[in-house]
Amino acid sequence: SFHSVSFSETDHPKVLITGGLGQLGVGLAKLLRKRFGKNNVILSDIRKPPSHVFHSGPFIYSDILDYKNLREIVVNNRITWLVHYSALLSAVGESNVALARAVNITGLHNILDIAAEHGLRLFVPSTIGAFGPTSPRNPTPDLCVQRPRTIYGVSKVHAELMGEYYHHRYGLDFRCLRYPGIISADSQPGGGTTDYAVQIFHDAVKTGKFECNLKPDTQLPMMYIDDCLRATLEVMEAPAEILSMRTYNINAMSFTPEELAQEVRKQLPDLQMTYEVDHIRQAIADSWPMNFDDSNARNDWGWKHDYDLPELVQTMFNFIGSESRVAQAN
Ligand SMILES: NC(=O)c1ccc[n+]([C@@H]2O[C@H](COP(=O)([O-])OP(=O)(O)OC[C@H]3O[C@@H](n4cnc5c(N)ncnc54)[C@H](O)[C@@H]3O)[C@@H](O)[C@H]2O)c1
Ligand SMILES: C[C@@H](O)[C@H](N)C(=O)O
Repeated sequence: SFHSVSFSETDHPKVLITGGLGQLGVGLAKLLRKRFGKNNVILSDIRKPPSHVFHSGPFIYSDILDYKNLREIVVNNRITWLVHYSALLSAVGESNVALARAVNITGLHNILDIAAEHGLRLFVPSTIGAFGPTSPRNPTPDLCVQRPRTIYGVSKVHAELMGEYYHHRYGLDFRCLRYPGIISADSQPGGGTTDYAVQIFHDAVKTGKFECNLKPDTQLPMMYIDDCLRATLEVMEAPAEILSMRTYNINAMSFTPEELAQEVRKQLPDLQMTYEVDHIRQAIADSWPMNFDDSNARNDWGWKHDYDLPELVQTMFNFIGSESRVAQAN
């Protein structure tokens, strides 16, 4: 029913997306622009946008470590919703802990203060990585032990707790979803443990081979990007009174590299899969949920995923296949 709400010109939110040039931001901007109008959604990042992104709607430079710059953007553009996507993901975070701590923790403090100061609705994604080896892994509920062993996970637990604290203490309209590993065809992941589940499609189409950096039986929760972005819009539009919590697990499917390869072979029977385990990524994956319990999201605000494994694989092949046909024709 959220989809049927229509906004008049004046009550459209004015949205700022930080870290918008990563795997998820461009797709989210597209979805939100369709809903709220092109000029009501501003993408920002510290990187230079590719020309198709630059020409598809407003883009500005924003470093979340620069508080004054953030405040100027929020004030000058009369921002009402902030989607905070900037982060260093799990694997890159482990290779640069100081930067991950600055971006994921100090940056988040700037975002919380700006959002509280200007009465913004704030979305911050968390992750399956906010759980650790002492959490129940199969399934992992919303409320349980959270002792992650990565700087990424620690920073995301911190974000969940700080957002909820600002909500209770200052009335900040903080909303948070714990995303599974997200799979997308037209954007590249930014250095996470679940990246293999995107790379397999590109390598399979290009070379017929894939070398996986996780063990064949490593089971992790995953989701197709369209489901993830729709969930984000839905929780942002949900009336506050139906949210019994401010941080929810969301899920779609769980699979292992071996199970993904089997599904891929239905499209490409000759796929050759080999394993060269990356011990850092494997240790991270072994400490994460295998299945995610998202019953609170389903009960409270009607979360429902559209893509299971077969639809995901079919959709990825349709997209990547059509891209490679266009590339060959050129
Ligand atoms: N992709 C996933 O599978 C996944 C799963 C769970 C949660 N999430 C969360 O969703 C969010 C978006 O993820 P993503 O996959 O698009 O990440 P990504 O790594 O692809 O992109 C992150 C972006 O943040 C930007 N950034 C880095 N430092 C910055 C700074 N100082 N100021 C402003 N921007 C800066 C980077 O340039 C990059 O474009 C992240 O918070 C991530 O933790 C993602
Ligand atoms: C799971 C998620 O947070 C991200 N894709 C990572 O692997 O780090």
